Amino acid sequence: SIPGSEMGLRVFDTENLFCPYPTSTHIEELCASIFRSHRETGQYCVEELQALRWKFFSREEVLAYQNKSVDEMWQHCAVRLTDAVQYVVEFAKRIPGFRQLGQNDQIALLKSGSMEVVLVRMSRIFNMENSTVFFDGKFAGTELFKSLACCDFIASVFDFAHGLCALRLTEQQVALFSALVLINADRPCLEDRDRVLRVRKDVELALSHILHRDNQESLLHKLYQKLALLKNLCTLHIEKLRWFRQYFPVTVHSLFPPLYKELFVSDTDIHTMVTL
Ligand SMILES: CNS(=O)(=O)c1ccc(CNC(=O)c2cnc(OC)c3c2cnn3-c2ccc(F)cc2)cc1
Repeated sequence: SIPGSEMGLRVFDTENLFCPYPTSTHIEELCASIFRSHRETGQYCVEELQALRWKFFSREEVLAYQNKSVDEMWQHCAVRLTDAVQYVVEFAKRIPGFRQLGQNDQIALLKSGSMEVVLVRMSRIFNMENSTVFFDGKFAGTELFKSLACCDFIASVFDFAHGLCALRLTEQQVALFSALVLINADRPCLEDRDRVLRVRKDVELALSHILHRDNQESLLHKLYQKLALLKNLCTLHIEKLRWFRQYFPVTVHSLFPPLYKELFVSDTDIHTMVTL
């Protein structure tokens, strides 16, 4: 029986008190944990990126990229994109509640959300003064990607990065927005939608908590508007990949990273991610 109940006084053992709603300490712990996961899984910290802002590609280096064949440049970018996605997979695994989801749901969320989080993170490596993005160790403009033959997609990627960069999000806001992008109960092929929704609700509370603390609640609807842009960008990425794969099936099959194929090439079965 509960101690103290014999005197008619019911003293709750607070350690075991089940609380049906997340307490503020639970949300604050969630904010801190997601921020830590983001910091631990960024390829570069903000200071390093600041120090690299003066590093540009020379005319000759840009020409070297532009002289690559379409399939060579696609393969090069697929490798770079997979590098960035790997860090996002690691970030996801460290979000409280993500590892408790079913394996298939974790994979479904990463298949549909990892590219979106890479695009959110691109706002950290974007230089608004000259519209360049950090790629392959230096800052590059859209012209560097010309040989991909996807100028509209690249232009949209840069526009999105520019728009998100303009919101001047703090690292903690980027971290929570990234978690919000990933933990989406509306994604296709989810087996236990309710469980994803419970984690999502906590992440939404955490983001609102942070924006309220930063006195920037006005950012919330702007961030939700970005979610629709992200979805369109990822649809465009898959369309371009389908177009490319029609002309270079062997390159995709034999030279693209396995993780890239599992995530973005629909009929590939999942192996790499399970081990990740
Ligand atoms: C994740 N941590 S981080 O610190 O934010 C961080 C993140 C990334 C990088 C290094 N940059 C990239 O990986 C990168 C930059 N820009 C790109 O495109 C503009 C990239 C990148 C990787 N793939 N793509 C790409 C995607 C689609 C496409 F059609 C062509 C290229 C450094 C640091």
